[in-house]
Amino acid sequence: MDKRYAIHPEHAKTFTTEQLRGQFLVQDLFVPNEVKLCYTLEDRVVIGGIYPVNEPVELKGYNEIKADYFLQRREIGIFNVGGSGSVRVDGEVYALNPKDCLYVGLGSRELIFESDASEQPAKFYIASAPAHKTYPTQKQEFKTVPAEELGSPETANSRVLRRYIHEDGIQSCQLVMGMTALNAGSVWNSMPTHTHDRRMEVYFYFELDENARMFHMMGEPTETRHIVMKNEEAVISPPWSIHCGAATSNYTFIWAMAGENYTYKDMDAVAMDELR
Ligand SMILES: O=C[C@H](O)[C@@H](O)CC(=O)C(=O)O
Ligand SMILES: [Zn+2]
Repeated sequence: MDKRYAIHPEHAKTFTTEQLRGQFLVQDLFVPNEVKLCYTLEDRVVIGGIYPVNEPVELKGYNEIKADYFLQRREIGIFNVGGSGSVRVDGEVYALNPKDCLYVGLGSRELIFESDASEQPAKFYIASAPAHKTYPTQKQEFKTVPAEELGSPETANSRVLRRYIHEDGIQSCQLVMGMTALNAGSVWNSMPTHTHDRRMEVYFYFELDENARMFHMMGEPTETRHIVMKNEEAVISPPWSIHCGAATSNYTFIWAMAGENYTYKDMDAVAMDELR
């Protein structure tokens, strides 16, 4: 399990490109038949990739979180970003088609990930946060999740936002998760930008052409920096940081938040004039 510290904004200002990448960028999430995890001390969120190509893969407890099983003190949101597959939770099998999401609450012991076919393996992107009570395990299919149209082609940010785990959807202790898809020709996400000092956030970019690059923006509004990212990489946004980006073609991303509150719309908009 990779580990990242929480970073002070005064420290982040001084980082070189390599230091920024080392602290905030998460690469190589999908290794065949393995679990790859990154534990950030920003709100103690764990993100990761689970890629069962030709055998089932189990998510277990880890010494880093001193847990006998992964969900001993946590909850988890699981998105399938590959071919069809399933997750077995304490003997119950949940089929996950592409872009379906499964939430599993505190206390479930067994989490086994499997692909339906090794020629088109499932890819599971996960985000997990500490939890204080058990909310029921719940699946949200892509085809029935409400879709919200945002932006416009004129401003190159025409996109469709879908909330899966949130106040009016799948219930959780503190995890809020969803997916935003950029329409063809649009490249900007989350612009005008925002911060939310109450919650950290992680963006996981996928469906980005292998030769395309994402220029992800971060930093305090008056001290912006960028990180150049490839397909299927994630980036940690501390609560004080903006998080938005433009890529050289369209893409989809999964956003995950955890922290003080649970209100999706609690965002502090950043005026264009403030940005430096
Ligand atoms: O706090 C909310 C998150 O940053 C995202 O939901 C924003 C987003 O998906 C978008 O504007 O495209
Ligand atoms: Zn945000």
